[in-house]
Amino acid sequence: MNSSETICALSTANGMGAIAVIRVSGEEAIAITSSIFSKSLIDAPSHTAHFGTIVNAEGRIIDEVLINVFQGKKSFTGEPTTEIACHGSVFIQQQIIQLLLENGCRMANPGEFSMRAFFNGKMDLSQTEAIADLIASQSSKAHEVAMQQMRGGFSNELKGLREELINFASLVELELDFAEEDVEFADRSQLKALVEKCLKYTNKLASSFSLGNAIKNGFPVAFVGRPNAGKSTLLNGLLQEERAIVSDIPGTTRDTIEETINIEGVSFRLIDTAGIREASDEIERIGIERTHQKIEQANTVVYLFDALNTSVEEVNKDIALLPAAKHLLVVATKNDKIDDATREHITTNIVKREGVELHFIYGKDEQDLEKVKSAIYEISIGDSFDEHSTIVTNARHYDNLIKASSDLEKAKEGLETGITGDFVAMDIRQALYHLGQITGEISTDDLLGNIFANFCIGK
Ligand SMILES: Nc1nc2c(c(=O)[nH]1)N(C=O)[C@@H](CNc1ccc(C(=O)N[C@@H](CCC(=O)O)C(=O)O)cc1)CN2
Ligand SMILES: Nc1nc2c(ncn2[C@@H]2O[C@H](COP(=O)(O)OP(=O)(O)OP(=O)(O)O)[C@@H](O)[C@H]2O)c(=O)[nH]1
Ligand SMILES: [K+]
Ligand SMILES: [Mg+2]
Repeated sequence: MNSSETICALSTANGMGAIAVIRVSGEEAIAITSSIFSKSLIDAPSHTAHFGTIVNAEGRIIDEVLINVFQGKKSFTGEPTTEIACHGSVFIQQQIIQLLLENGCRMANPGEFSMRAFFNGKMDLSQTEAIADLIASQSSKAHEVAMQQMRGGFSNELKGLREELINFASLVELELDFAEEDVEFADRSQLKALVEKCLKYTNKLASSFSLGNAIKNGFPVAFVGRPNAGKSTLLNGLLQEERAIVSDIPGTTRDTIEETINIEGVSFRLIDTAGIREASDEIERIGIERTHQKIEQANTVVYLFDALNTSVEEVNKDIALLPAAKHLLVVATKNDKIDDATREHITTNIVKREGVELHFIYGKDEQDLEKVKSAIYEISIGDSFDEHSTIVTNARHYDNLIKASSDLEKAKEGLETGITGDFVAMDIRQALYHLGQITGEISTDDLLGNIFANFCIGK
């Protein structure tokens, strides 16, 4: 990357739209933009908008535009920037970009504007990554978590901890220079308390990742059960659309069907599966195998059974076979077909797992569907938002947190067993390295290349 070059790119979506924005950033941004504009912007105050025309080399007016000017370091990228808002024609966009290129710009790489913001100290790495999450966010919660991270979220806290750790590591290292004199600059009990505080923090952050990851990508919820249990009926009811084929023929659903719904601002990926039984043909066998895979991948399993035609023994047998680690919801369908005695019999004889709820539903009843929605939300998320004020959604951050935790654990052990300072210092330096990778105090070209390559052009 060469940050002395002035870059340009279309920052709005490709294709149609009433207005398009072309962004120009770099030392020459304002001069280059002025050279294709009907007015000079060189002395324009920062954060002002200017109306005029873009004219090509032959003097042809390409468009009437509005240009925003950002002077000095006062911009998103931390460089002189202009934003040309033109009409959304692809031809106009191409002409303007062409003119910018002819006058000294080059095309920006994906994420290069954000990369410059990072290098110019406008944001740290985790904040920059949050922008990509923000752009991709499709639910209220995903938006909230990305926004919190973009606005500093845990990077400020991490920075504070890093500074404290750096101070201590330096003191311990200083002792090494005075090895013969046997001095202790770093108070060991204070150091241990600090390491424990950091450890608690990194562990807490790391433990929020399963929630964070699901918020970002949607909670996978698998609907499973015997054929004709009413899985597809429930899926359709929740989606309010005839998405899956429903019939009284057992084995109707052969492949898995996946659709997203939003419950209380959180995305859930509902997965309807093939009913589990002894397969009668090869295709059904493959479908059932897929059901098992989906159960593995799911966060929450909704086990459905036909309350009229399934015995409690069969139900208990099925439930016992479901993986214990999953959140589980048990749903008895065809509640419209059973009497109080049957309901009573099922309720008392079902072997419930701890915390597992049983709901009776008629798959087409509005209220029952609302009940199932709330239950899915509760069982998948409950009050985990309250437990985690800061939520990690990024696998790269999670990875580094786990590594930092393990380094800190070693440092703690070392302090407890009175190991020599150089080892303790080494473990702390390792932890610092991993924490620094999250915020980008420590970064390599490879790492940055990977992160920014996933951005869209113009961002
Ligand atoms: N037109 C436009 N809209 C946009 C952006 C943009 O770059 N351009 N953004 C891009 O993502 C987001 C807003 N983010 C921005 C962040 C900083 C600055 C900026 O000018 N910062 C200066 C001045 C700050 C101030 O006055 O307080 C600075 O940091 O010095 C502008 C936009 C969303 N909307
Ligand atoms: N009365 C009543 N019928 C239901 C209810 N839920 C489902 N059905 C009926 O039960 C039959 C099977 O429903 P499906 O939704 O296809 O069942 P499934 O579990 O998806 O079945 P497979 O895909 O074959 O495994 C259909 O005829 C539905 O109309 C319910 O709550 N009450
Ligand atoms: K069916
Ligand atoms: Mg089905």
